[in-house]
Amino acid sequence: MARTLAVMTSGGDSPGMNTALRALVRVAAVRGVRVLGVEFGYEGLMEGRFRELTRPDGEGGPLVPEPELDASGQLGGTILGSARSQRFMTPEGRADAARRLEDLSGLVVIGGNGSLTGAHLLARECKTPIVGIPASIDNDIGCSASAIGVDTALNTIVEACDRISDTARAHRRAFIVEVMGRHCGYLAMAAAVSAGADAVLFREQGRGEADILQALEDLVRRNLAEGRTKRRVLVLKAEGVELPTPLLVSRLQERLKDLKGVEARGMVLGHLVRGGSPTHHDRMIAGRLAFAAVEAALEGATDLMVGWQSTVPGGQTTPDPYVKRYPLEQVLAETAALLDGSSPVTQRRVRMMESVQGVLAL
Ligand SMILES: Nc1ncnc2c1ncn2[C@@H]1O[C@H](COP(=O)(O)OP(=O)(O)O)[C@@H](O)[C@H]1O
Ligand SMILES: O=P(O)(O)OC[C@H]1O[C@](O)(COP(=O)(O)O)[C@@H](O)[C@@H]1O
Repeated sequence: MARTLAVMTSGGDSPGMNTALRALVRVAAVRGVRVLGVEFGYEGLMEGRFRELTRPDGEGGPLVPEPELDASGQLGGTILGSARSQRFMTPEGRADAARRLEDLSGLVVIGGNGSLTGAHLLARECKTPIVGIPASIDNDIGCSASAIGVDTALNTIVEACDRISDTARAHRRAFIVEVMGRHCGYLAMAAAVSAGADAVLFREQGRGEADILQALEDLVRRNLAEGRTKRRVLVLKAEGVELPTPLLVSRLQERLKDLKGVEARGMVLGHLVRGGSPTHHDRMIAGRLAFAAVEAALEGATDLMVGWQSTVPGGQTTPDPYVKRYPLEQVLAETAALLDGSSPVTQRRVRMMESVQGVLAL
């Protein structure tokens, strides 16, 4: 009997999930492996919402991907749908999920750190091989230098900042642009560098409201005071900084009352940054990780994630020099360290941002 793999997308969607699906189904199909897509993440898995992603090409022909996968590989979002599921977090929910996997050769979970946490628990509670692929715009997943979607999100943010800068320069305005990343400031940090921002605010800095406001006031006064030639101030702010952007802007404006003609404005980019056609880089990562995930699952390897260009020690090499397999337990420990600041990766990011303070003027 032909082997069957299941695949799902879970948690916050990210551009490139569809590319990973397309690649995964192609790789499986050429190996004669049938693929079932699980609709709407763990919620769909518990309900047994499977759909065929492969079919025989004509009467008795070889297995090929369903036609919709081809064009959708270049689209953002996910054709399978995604979800956040409370019920899967209970042992009863996961037991339902495990029952749905009993006759399958493996499950590939494409998602962020929450989805990978769920995959780790499920892998321990069922016999079917479970393999994770990191996909999240936040770049908050351990053992992978980048997750699928990060590059596209950054390109969107930089383009948005460029556009905002056009109008900011026309009016000599200060703009505070908030980007997603509830626990991780990577998007704000990376975009600040490539958009030529004047400052960046992110949770990992651990700064209080008074400190932030004083620094922003100084920044605007220094740059936009009468007689100064600079025409815009751009500040990147990560969602994880507790002070809401509209409040930050109104408090800043209050402090700048005496500065004639100088205005501060805020812009929350929000979900805009999660959509859009994936970049080349995200498509390439998606393709190569999907390939490695199929290989791992078909070998019967389980409770692991395939990571991209990781510098984290350990992990198992694959024929692709940029891709390694890591046990999910290690991935989750690394992820926790990334978020609580104890990871050398986070410390390096924060150090780097501090070292460019002279350039980013805060
Ligand atoms: N600790 C956990 N135990 C079991 N399942 C979890 C756990 N954390 C997350 N999940 C599952 O993964 C889903 C997606 O996680 P979430 O954090 O929302 O998104 P992401 O995968 O993008 O980080 C959750 O809705 C839940 O079903
Ligand atoms: O779409 P939702 O449910 O509002 O979630 C928003 C969150 O999802 C993200 O876009 C992605 O986070 P996850 O990868 O953890 O799902 C965060 O940056 C953001 O805070």
